Amino acid sequence: MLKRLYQPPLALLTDLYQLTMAYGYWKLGRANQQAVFHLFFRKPPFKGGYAVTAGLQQAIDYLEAYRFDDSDVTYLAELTGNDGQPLFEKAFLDELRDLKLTVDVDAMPEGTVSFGQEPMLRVKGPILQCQLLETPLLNMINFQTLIATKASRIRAAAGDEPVLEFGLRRAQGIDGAISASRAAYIGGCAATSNVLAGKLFGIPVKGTHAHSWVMSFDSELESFEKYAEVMPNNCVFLVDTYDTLDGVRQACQVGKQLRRRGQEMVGIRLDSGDLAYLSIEARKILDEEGFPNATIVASNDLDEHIMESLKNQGAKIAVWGVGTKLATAFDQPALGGVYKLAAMQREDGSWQPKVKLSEQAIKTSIPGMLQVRRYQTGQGLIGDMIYDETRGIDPREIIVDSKDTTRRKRLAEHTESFDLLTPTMRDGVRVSEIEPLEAIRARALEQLQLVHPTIRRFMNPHEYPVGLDIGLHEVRNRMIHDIRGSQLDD
Ligand SMILES: Nc1ncnc2c1ncn2[C@@H]1O[C@H](COP(=O)(O)OP(=O)(O)OP(=O)(O)O)[C@@H](O)[C@H]1O
Ligand SMILES: O=P(O)(O)OC[C@H]1O[C@H](OP(=O)(O)OP(=O)(O)O)[C@H](O)[C@@H]1O
Ligand SMILES: O=C(O)c1cccnc1
Repeated sequence: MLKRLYQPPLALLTDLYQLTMAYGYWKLGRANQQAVFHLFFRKPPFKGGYAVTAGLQQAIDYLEAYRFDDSDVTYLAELTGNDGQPLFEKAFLDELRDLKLTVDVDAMPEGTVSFGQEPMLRVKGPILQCQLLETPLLNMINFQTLIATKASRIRAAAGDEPVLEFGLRRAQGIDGAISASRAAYIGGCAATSNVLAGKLFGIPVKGTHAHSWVMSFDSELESFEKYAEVMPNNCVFLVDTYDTLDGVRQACQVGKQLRRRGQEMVGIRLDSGDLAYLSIEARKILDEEGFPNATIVASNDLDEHIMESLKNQGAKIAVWGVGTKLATAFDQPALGGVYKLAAMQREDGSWQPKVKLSEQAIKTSIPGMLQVRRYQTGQGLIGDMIYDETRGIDPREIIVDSKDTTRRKRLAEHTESFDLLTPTMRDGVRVSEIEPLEAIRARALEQLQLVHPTIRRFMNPHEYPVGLDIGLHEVRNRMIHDIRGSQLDD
């Protein structure tokens, strides 16, 4: 069922300019020239120090089903240019209709903790195909990575207490909500209120009740009693419809009735007011009334910063319901992931690295067929090296910061190291296992533990060492000098 969401013919889910370039490559007889593109972000989101990768599963589902059907081709045949003539020749459109992807994809498994500049995904194949895939791959991976990262921050603020994702009603449309629920679970949420996401992905679903339930009865007490009658095994009473602390007392009254019938009230939910004060006072009432195990759930425009502050204020919140600010990544609604050409194959089969210059150092691209080697000890991550697989790692095993080349780090003494980009598709066919969501979530949690707390902190985090293999750095420098030098010669 999940697959069906991403597997109708969705090849037109791309920007028109990908098709104009694809047409150009075809027209010039270059469509099948082999190319390498990398998908990466430059800076982690939320002014943070890391990201949690997500979205690969849907991206591969999409690629597996990639095709232009008759209606797509008919639509493209109707597009015209300035002169009213068709944009695309029929022979090109016929090729699109017959197109079967033959790309190789290497990617970081979902749930991998990733950092700026390093490829999360690499696509190798005919340039026409690689180009067409830029937009949909960015669409799927940017968003889920953003939400998984946000969720990991919110989970970090909650500490050991569970976070329930409540974002469906405020998320960006249907897929925005479904993808957000999935990514939020990868990032560490314990459950979602989104029942479809529960069914599609096997995410635990949880829910309380709304103010409308309370308001639909003549009194709050009656509403709790009736809820206890119909839902005796899931009683979290929303106590703030009229007077919060009165509401807590009424919940206790109904909790006692429930107990006499052999059931236990799960807890209460606070959804307004000063959540620190009210949770402390509510805790006192619950304890005094004989409900020390009753849980206090809190919701109301929470995010990691408010949660951190509430904890510092000694709030007695045991479960956090977080919706809008999680599912919409409220403070940074887009991850600026990009997809850049980095190498082209020559006629003799060798690879020619390609670089794009920029006035902004961070935007000068990294050429080559890139791989990421992670160095770590049992205690934690030490640094990531971006290297060119066709050249291998320079024996000096030094990384050079691409933004400030005077910053270098020797990684050789750290013996545990492994490549992060793993074979995912070969010749257009999935070669990696479809991972259970639980395994992906566990990877994220485990890897986050290996990231130094100074890199995970919300405020001005330490920068994790990511650099270019010194050999790659030297090649890149020469390429930049050659281009800049030839500009001077002109
Ligand atoms: N003790 C606290 N410290 C910091 N932030 C808090 C505290 N208590 C609540 N908040 C947060 O402050 C904001 C309160 O917003 P607001 O004043 O609109 O809530 P409210 O009084 O409950 O009103 P509404 O009924 O419109 O939600 C929410 O984001 C909430 O999570
Ligand atoms: O605050 P969020 O993090 O988005 O969590 C979800 C919110 O959705 C519900 O509110 P509702 O839709 O009834 O709106 P309201 O609380 O603003 O009245 C619930 O009571 C939460 O407050
Ligand atoms: O179950 C809840 O309490 C819930 C679900 C969605 C949004 N707000 C609250």
